Amino acid sequence: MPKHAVEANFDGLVGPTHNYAGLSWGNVASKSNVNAVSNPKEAALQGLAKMKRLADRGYVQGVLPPHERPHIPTLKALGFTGSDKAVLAAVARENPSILAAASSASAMWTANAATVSPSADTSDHRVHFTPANLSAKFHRSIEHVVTGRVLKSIFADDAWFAHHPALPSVSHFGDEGAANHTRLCSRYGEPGVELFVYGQVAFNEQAPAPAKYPARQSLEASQAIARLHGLKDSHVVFAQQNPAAIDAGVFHNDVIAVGNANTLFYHDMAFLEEEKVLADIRSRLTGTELQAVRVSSAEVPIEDAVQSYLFNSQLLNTADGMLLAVPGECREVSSVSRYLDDLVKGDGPITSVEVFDVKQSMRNGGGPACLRLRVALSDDELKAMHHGVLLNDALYERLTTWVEAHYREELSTEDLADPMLLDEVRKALDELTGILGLGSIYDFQI
Ligand SMILES: N=C(N)NCCC[C@H](NC(=O)CCC(=O)O)C(=O)O
Repeated sequence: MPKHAVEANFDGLVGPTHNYAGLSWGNVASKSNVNAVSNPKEAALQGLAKMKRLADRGYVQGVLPPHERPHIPTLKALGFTGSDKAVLAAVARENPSILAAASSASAMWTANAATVSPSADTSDHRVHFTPANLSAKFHRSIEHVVTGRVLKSIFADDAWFAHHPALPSVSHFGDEGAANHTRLCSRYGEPGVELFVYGQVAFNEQAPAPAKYPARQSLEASQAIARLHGLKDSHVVFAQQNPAAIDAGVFHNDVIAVGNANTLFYHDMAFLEEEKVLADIRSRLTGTELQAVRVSSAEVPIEDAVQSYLFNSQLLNTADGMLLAVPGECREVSSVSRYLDDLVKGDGPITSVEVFDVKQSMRNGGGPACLRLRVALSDDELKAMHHGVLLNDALYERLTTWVEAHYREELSTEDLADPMLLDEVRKALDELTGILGLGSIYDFQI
């Protein structure tokens, strides 16, 4: 008997060091906003407002905490010595780029936190988690340790939940987590089809690959995760991302496609072999028909898709069709805005569109879908997880008050060397683990 299940969304709470350091070659927004002054307080409040709106509509909404940044243990591992203050002064003097990398609030994009396979798909009928090694970018490669701790602390009961360490941190097994993974199914509690999208075949130098920008996810990484999670071949599809899309700035598949339940919303340039991908999904999907909502390059050129982040939207079930939760930028790009108006007039599965303002995150290439990690949970699993991270009115109030108290309204890359910032961050995060009831998860607490 399939179990009743819901999709819970865990959004990353934006950290106090949110800034624009231009760290992500291949991510157009990150590069074009390099050295802009950020507003961490506004960023965190925008994220919380998105979570609150969705929680108010009845979706199960969770929060994942920011990581400790600047991360002094990373700097010490690179040979900077002495007190925390001395370490900051030395790295700021010798190599400010390393300081920026060790200070990024990039853990906010929790679509990259992990790959999650719901219990309906796995061989041992537990929910499986593998934190992403994010090995393509140094600033992100340091996330998986704390991400793993956080996930273990929230999903602690091993009768229901299984945790794997991140894959070997090298480009052959480059893994970007759920940003390159979509699950299609009839209902969340039924076995589904897990679609893994990769950018390169690491062990085959002759295979198609992007020419300009890096492919962050390898086929070998996706296959390893499918094995670790105990997914049957009959429930897995591996698809190569179109290298031309990566070269146009689509650094993750969730910048060009999003799936939910039986619906795949995607751009015609998303996949290298579009017809095969659809046929592979159709032949594995049970209990429903795939609804493929294809956006053509004639309707929305790929540059407009990248600029607006149309596909980095959340696709959510409603009582009456599906809701597409889009970033505000979609209304600023005329082809996309027109497309959205026509979309809801049609008779397809997407029946409503709502705009969310996450501009602070968007300037670093993170839209609504980047900010959330989806975890499909049966009623028993939902009961078994730690509830302190689930957003309700009281937690929303506490977190907004906490942000108001601890976050700066302006942060430039020069400010990252300020030792006061490190003290502010630690004080704030120490309080946060108390608010969320997570125990000691940060290195400075252990
Ligand atoms: N598509 C998804 N799921 N996530 C978006 C991640 C954006 C992130 N940007 C950054 O890391 C920029 C940081 C900076 O430049 O300061 C990245 O490129 O990995």
